[in-house]
Amino acid sequence: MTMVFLNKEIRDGDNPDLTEERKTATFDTNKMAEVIYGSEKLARRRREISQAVSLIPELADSKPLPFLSRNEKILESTRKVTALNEHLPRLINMNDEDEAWHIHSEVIGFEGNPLALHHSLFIPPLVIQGSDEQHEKWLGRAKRREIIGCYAQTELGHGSNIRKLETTATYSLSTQEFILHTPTINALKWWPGALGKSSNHAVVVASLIIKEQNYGPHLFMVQIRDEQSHEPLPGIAVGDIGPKMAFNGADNGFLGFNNFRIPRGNLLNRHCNVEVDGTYVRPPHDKMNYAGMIRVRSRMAAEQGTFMAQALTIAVRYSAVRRQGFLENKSQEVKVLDYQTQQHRLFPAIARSYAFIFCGFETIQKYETLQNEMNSGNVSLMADLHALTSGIKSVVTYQTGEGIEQARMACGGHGYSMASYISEIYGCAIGGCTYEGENMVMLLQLARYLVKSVELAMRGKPGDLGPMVAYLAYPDIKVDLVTGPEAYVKMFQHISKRQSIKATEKFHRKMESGVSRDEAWNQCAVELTRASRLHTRLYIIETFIRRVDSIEDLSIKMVLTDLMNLHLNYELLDVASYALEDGFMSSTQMGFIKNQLYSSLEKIRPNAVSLVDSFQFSDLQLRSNLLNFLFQVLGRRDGHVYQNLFEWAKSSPLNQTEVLPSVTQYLKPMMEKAKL
Ligand SMILES: CCCCCCCCCCCCCCCCCCCC(=O)SCCNC(=O)CCNC(=O)[C@H](O)C(C)(C)COP(=O)(O)OP(=O)(O)OC[C@H]1O[C@@H](n2cnc3c(N)ncnc32)[C@H](O)[C@@H]1OP(=O)(O)O
Ligand SMILES: Cc1cc2nc3c(=O)[nH]c(=O)nc-3n(C[C@H](O)[C@H](O)[C@H](O)COP(=O)(O)OP(=O)(O)OC[C@H]3O[C@@H](n4cnc5c(N)ncnc54)[C@H](O)[C@@H]3O)c2cc1C
Repeated sequence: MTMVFLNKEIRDGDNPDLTEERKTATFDTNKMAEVIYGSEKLARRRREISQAVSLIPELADSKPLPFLSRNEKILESTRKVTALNEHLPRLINMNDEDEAWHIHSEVIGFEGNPLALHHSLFIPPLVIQGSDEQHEKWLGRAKRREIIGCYAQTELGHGSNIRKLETTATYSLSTQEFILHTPTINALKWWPGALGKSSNHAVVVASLIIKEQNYGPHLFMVQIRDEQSHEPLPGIAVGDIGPKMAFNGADNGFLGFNNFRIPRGNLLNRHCNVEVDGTYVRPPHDKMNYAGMIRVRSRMAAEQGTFMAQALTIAVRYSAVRRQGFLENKSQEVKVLDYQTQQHRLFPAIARSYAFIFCGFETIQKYETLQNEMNSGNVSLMADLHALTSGIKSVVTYQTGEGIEQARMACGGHGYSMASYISEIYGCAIGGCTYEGENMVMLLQLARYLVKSVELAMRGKPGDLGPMVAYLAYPDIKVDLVTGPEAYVKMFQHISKRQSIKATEKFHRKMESGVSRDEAWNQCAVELTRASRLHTRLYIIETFIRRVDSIEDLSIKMVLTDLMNLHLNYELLDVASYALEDGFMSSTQMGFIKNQLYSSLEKIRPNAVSLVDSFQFSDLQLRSNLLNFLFQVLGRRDGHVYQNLFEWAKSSPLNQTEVLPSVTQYLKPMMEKAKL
């Protein structure tokens, strides 16, 4: 039975420790979900979709994935995604990307599947870079899933430096075709998700060559497998790159071309073109072909925020039912969530999840504005958004990795078991530090922008600074943190500005001493990446404050203010040395920040479980359901972890027989031999 108690859903038969937590919350988790996901409708739709999915047994895992071989994992993820395909039109609005993302992550989880990149990396570049005629030819087929595609950019020898990609697309004047070629082993495409065994099409990034001139990376639509037999087409070598740290339900692949010909019309040519006579028509921005990457990066804050939120939901719920050790009362052990160290481990990460999701939605909107502007020929926003998303992508993926790892440790031994599901989430999330631009490389992209901005400010042209970096020209006026969030922002601005200026000055000094520009840059790179991180963390703080300011519901605003204060104090404490160094922050202020942090932990404690419940991840999504007693179990909403852990262990294939061949073949003979 389910009853609503103080606006909170309490279920009969739940672990009483979790029920107690839900009763102490000061807010309604449905209302919080509306704030997290942006509207009542979006939050409600997520619940409706989860509810509908839970009633379709074929969409649940038929076996626990950690017990499966790689082939079995791919078979299982493919079974689920194709079963889902049948149900999709009934379950979601097919034109709504958020609903599609939600239902796929619910059903498929983190292990990956052959269609995961079809929607996020194959269709978007086709939409962004393809002409209307090309949309007509391929987009409908792709959307209907008549063809399956991937995005093939990275090569064995080059990923970060895409100007040096070696795959060539040479224009043949005589046949009006492009000839795709892989000149060396290093030039093999390597890594693209779903390329290895599943896709029959790929958006391939290759260096465009016309009359021996290299025009740099361009995007081409390439059919790689026969649509009937699924065999690779002649001139194509394609396969799987083997097991990875995670995503083992997906077939990341390699791809090589042997003078493989495609029609001239397969160059995605909305913004650039090669005419019949070989004349190259330039795009309106040099980096137009990189626009798809800005799109993916702009989605990463919200994505990573929800990855971390899933790990935290598991860890916080478990911490509320795990009892170990004593505080004052020696007759009952305490919930580990009552330890200050446990709270310090988990609550700042909860705050970051909220911060990343809020920042993420703002960034996605910024990208949508950019996309609309680009469609009408205005590319002036590209540089700003490239810089911003480069920083956000790098900071959130790193901090998400930290947060998930804390969640794992917070679950003690059971966190290390795959029954927790945390290792799978971790493996997937930290891939984000590498994919879509290695973090250091992307931080250095933002640093270019910061250095230029500092140079403008130094040249007395603060009016030329965009709103994102206007603070680089602000005067240094000391602040009193007691006055609230704005003072924290000013303190952070001072820290970020000082680091950007320090790094720029060092860079200038190096060049003045005769070191070349590139070498000087490299000798300052650590300082430059520090500036980028600080700038990005400041931006995330500002978006958090903006979001909380915009909330009208008082009970929600109060708890989010507690969370925001925790975030402000935690972030500032982490970078305080920068402000202590030049005396901008006093040691008294430092003491104030610590005390505020500890008091925030206490304030959040009664709301901790409801703060993670508010993300409204279903047990299926956390792989914690036991529809057929086979799934990971630690983050269950009902909190019954122990008996389900036991069921999980019993379902291990190793336990299907009492005596394993490893014993009969090796251990027994060894022991027998020792007796002689
Ligand atoms: C519906 C179904 C849903 C299913 C859900 C299932 C849920 C499960 C959850 C699992 C989800 C996980 C998903 C995993 C997805 C994995 C996807 C991975 C995809 C990839 O990794 S694709 C490959 C990405 N590769 C990269 O990112 C490469 C990085 N390198 C670069 O981008 C460039 O090389 C770099 C670093 C930008 C340099 O480029 P270069 O051309 O050399 O430019 P310069 O450095 O010289 O700079 C010159 C100048 O250009 C400016 N610039 C650079 N880039 C841009 C840009 N994009 N826009 C605007 N301007 C740009 C730069 O700032 C410089 O400007 P200056 O003014 O300073 O000169
Ligand atoms: C899970 C996963 C999925 C992926 N999916 C796809 C996909 O679908 N399609 C696709 O095309 N690719 C994909 N990739 C590839 C991915 O985009 C690249 O691996 C990534 O861009 C990093 O490039 P790299 O491997 O060349 O790293 P490298 O550049 O070789 O990085 C190695 C080290 O060198 C450092 N480094 C490199 N250049 C610089 C520099 N200029 N300054 C300072 N340090 C530097 C890096 O910081 C890093 O520490 C995927 C990768 C992963 C892990």
